[in-house]
Amino acid sequence: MPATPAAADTTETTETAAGAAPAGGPAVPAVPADPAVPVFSVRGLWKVFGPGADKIPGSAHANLSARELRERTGCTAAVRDVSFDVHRGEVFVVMGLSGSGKSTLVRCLTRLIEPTGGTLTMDGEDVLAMDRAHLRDLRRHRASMVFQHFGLLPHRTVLDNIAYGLEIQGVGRAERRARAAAMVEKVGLTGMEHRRPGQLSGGQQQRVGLARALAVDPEVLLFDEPFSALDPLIRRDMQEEVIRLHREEGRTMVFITHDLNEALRLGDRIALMRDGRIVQLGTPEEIVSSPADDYVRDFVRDVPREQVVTVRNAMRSAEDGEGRSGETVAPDTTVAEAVGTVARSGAPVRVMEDGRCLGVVDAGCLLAAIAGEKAVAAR
Ligand SMILES: Nc1ncnc2c1ncn2[C@@H]1O[C@H](COP(=O)(O)OP(=O)(O)OP(=O)(O)O)[C@@H](O)[C@H]1O
Repeated sequence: MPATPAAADTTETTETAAGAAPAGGPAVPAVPADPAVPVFSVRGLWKVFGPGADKIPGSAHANLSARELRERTGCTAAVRDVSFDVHRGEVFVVMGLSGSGKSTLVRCLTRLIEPTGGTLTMDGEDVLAMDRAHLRDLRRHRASMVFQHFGLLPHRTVLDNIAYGLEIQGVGRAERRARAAAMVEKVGLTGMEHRRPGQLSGGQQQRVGLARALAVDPEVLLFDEPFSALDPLIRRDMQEEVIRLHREEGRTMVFITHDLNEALRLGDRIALMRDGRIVQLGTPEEIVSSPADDYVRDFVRDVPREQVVTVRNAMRSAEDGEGRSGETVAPDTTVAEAVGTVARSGAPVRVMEDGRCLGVVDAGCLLAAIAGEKAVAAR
């Protein structure tokens, strides 16, 4: 799907998440969000493109394959009956092959694309009931989008590009330049403030895009394949940057990618999409160690399991005093990380949580986990 939001759909607004509309609109509610309420809560969401789209959800056509639906109705169901929550502070990855519906789904979250059916809340507020002013406010202050093609303004300096979202919000010049300058440092662009985008590498341009999204201090950052145009080394750099920012700030992030390694590296949870549906939603470890079906199994076949599976899922029960002494590891230690400890200790290593021994791992357990076999029941 094109990376700029204006090209996709007649129902799509022309305003980007950074905000292309004139300043104004309602003030941001100052009430802090309740940590127990999901940032986004999505139930039975549909997006159908084509003639009579709104008649498809709930109809006899709803379960047709993509091809049959197109042939019989001329419609494409880009998102089909999707339900999930995005929890506060998590990195929620939407992954799937090209055309599986990732971009459409994420654009529905802020109604850059209008959903055809279902319900959608942000911080418990009904997004589908919001009027234009309220929606604009949501996109300017609460949910910033970072696109693959940066969307930078070519004649403005790095600093002014970063300050752009604040300008749209109506923030005064001195304050927005000060906030933009702080973001320059945060994303590692110090010394480049006065360059124009054309004088930057792709990775540096993406840092400007990231800084611009961060400058408005949104509650959630939405990334649409932001790094897919970057070469592998710079891409890795940018992934590290996102991980670092997330660690430092704990900001909620929704991240689209078609790259499994990127999804596994960044995601606290991953929603794996196929033909508009979520075929599995889980932690990287759940997806790799318990694929929901053959499609997912095929998807994760080449993943180095030892780097994803943790000892919590590789351990066995402690026997005959094994739980009382010896080396220890935490339950979220990966199998790869535990190999050294097990090799050094020459004895089963205890998996400890809050002073309690949950089980033990030895060489056999670790090898079984790498081979994809289930651990012997522990605890
Ligand atoms: N404006 C539109 N009109 C008709 N069909 C559309 C439109 N936008 C997207 N689609 C279709 O919806 C489906 C999902 O598209 P979408 O762009 O969401 O997938 P994606 O997983 O993000 O793909 P990619 O990784 O290639 O960007 C595709 O079949 C696409 O052709």
